[in-house]
Amino acid sequence: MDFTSNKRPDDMVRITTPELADAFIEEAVAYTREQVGDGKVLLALSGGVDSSVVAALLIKAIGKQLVCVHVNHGLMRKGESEQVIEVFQNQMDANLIYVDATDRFLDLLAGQADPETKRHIIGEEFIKVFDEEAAKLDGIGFLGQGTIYPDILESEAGVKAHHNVGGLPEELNWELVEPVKLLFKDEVRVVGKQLGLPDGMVYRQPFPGPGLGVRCTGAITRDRLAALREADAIVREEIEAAGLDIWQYFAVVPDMRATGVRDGQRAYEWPCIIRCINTVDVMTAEVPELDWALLKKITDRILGEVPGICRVLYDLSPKPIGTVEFE
Ligand SMILES: Nc1ncnc2c1ncn2[C@@H]1O[C@H](COP(=O)(O)OP(=O)(O)OP(=O)(O)O)[C@@H](O)[C@H]1O
Repeated sequence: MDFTSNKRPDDMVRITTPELADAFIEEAVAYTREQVGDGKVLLALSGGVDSSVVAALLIKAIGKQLVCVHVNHGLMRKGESEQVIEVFQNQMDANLIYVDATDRFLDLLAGQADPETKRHIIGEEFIKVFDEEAAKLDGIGFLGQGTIYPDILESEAGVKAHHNVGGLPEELNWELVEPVKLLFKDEVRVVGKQLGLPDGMVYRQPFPGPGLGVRCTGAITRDRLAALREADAIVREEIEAAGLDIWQYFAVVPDMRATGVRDGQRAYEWPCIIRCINTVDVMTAEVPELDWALLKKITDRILGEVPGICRVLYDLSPKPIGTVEFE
């Protein structure tokens, strides 16, 4: 395989089996060792499939010459940053810099209700935090990236900018290390599994860059964000326990209140919206017909376990007109 090319050879065999994944891993490890020599690679590690697989591959290839930076912006799902630490620091013994930037992000976002402004603040602050961490390090010559083949196809088609973490590479002139850039997502998952990553990471459903920020609609408050994180964990847990194959399933806690009665007292709390969609091409999406007993179980758990939520709703809107995310 030619790791320097941005064009997937027409005759490249799709990686669908552990054997094919092993063969790819062996080639990628050999190429990366040659490319990096005794240099150091920096990688922004979100815990998503792409950057996690690149991290695991680079750990195998160059061990402690890789420095991973994980930024907890306070908008991660329940247990996600903890899993990054557990898998990469504890199990794989990686060089991991964990930055808890929760207060920085949530302070900046306080009172910001406009969705575009929120996205912008999160994106800009992420680059700032990553820049600051990079500036503290000596001798970095390479930037690892979880670019995959659809990113290359989309950037060539002008659909979106090339997959990267911001203005860093151009400024610093680092050479890119993109070992999975010719692979499709399903292949990246097979490789990740073969590298020993847990299923929860390898088969993780797509999660937006701004994290829970776009599901805690309007101006984010810490209490509503905490309620969203708990409710979202319950939705995921129950749908996974039911063994359903759904593309995306999550909770949204909008910036509004409704009345309820809790322990004989009037409660004025948030509703929680369950959002589930199935899609083939992400351009259109359908809402699966969830079993009533399952919806009731999720509802009972959220109402019983999550402080601040007094109603549970199921979003029936297909895309179009409704988008997958609320903001
Ligand atoms: N919280 C974070 N901490 C560290 N790096 C991050 C974080 N969020 C995003 N990144 C970096 O930015 C890249 C692009 O993020 P994006 O949210 O678009 O995810 P993606 O394209 O699905 O990739 P991944 O599967 O790795 O999350 C990630 O691959 C990762 O390198």
